[in-house]
Amino acid sequence: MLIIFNPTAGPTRRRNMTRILSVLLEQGIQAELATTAHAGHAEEIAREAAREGRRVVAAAGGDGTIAEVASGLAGSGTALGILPLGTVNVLACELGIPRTPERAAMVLAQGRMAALRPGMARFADGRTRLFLQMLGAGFDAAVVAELSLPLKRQIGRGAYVWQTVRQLSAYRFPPVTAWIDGKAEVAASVVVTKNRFYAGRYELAPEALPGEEGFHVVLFRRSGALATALYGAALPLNLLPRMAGVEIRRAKAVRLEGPAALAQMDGDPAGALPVEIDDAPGPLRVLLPP
Ligand SMILES: Nc1ncnc2c1ncn2[C@@H]1O[C@H](COP(=O)(O)OP(=O)(O)OP(=O)(O)O)[C@@H](O)[C@H]1O
Repeated sequence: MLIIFNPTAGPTRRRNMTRILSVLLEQGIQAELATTAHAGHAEEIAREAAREGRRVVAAAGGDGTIAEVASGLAGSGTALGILPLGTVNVLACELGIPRTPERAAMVLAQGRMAALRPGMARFADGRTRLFLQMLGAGFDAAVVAELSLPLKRQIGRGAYVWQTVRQLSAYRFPPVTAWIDGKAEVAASVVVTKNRFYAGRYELAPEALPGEEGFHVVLFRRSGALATALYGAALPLNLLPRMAGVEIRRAKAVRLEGPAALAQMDGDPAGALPVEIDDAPGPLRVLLPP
């Protein structure tokens, strides 16, 4: 087993990594550790490990690092292990992976194999990237794009709340057009998701199931600061899917367009629209709790 570790969040994350390695040793697993040196490195290391035929490559970090490792493993038989050491860890919430380091390590030691179906995004400049959770276009992408990393390191998920409040007055709400299996819908923001949850254990698409093909497309029809603030307030109350102006569609393929809109994937900035979204060609094996 190889573990790809993003060490940038500081000493607590390193301590958690040490705890994970000692649990694995107790379980008789001698894992090799590879530390990332820059953004994109996790994907490169994972791709090489898959080429070497590793059985399991685990990602230790936040959702962004996990998405990079998944991209590197795409199309191979190597399974993804998930060690959630990030700020929010939405994928771990979604898949029921414990967030205490020791218990997450036990999933690597004793978990069962399952298959996820990642989404694949194709951008106009030719870039192709996988996502395990969602691609957001519009307001949430603007929040992620402007998020201060030092502030996130200092106050954790509060940094997202702070940046959301700032964007409420700064964001201009350019319309986003979503072509959902060929039919156009216009909204202020759109989230194309595999996930039931969003930003934590908060419901966004209540009927989404891990491993399913296709997407749930969440359309936020209302634009402007007031409507967006209400959507934000409804999220932690698990009321967002039932809010006026929120509509959810099923889709096999989606194209998002919008002259001034950005995209985020699995919580990290992903670039500008337009983007074409499909299922990745094959499933991704993943270790889940027994
Ligand atoms: N050594 C590194 N130096 C700089 N950036 C890195 C490094 N390793 C990974 N990254 C980048 O940092 C991004 C964010 O990292 P990651 O998702 O692990 O955690 P986070 O920002 O701490 O947590 P969260 O995503 O939960 O808020 C990743 O998408 C990755 O591209």
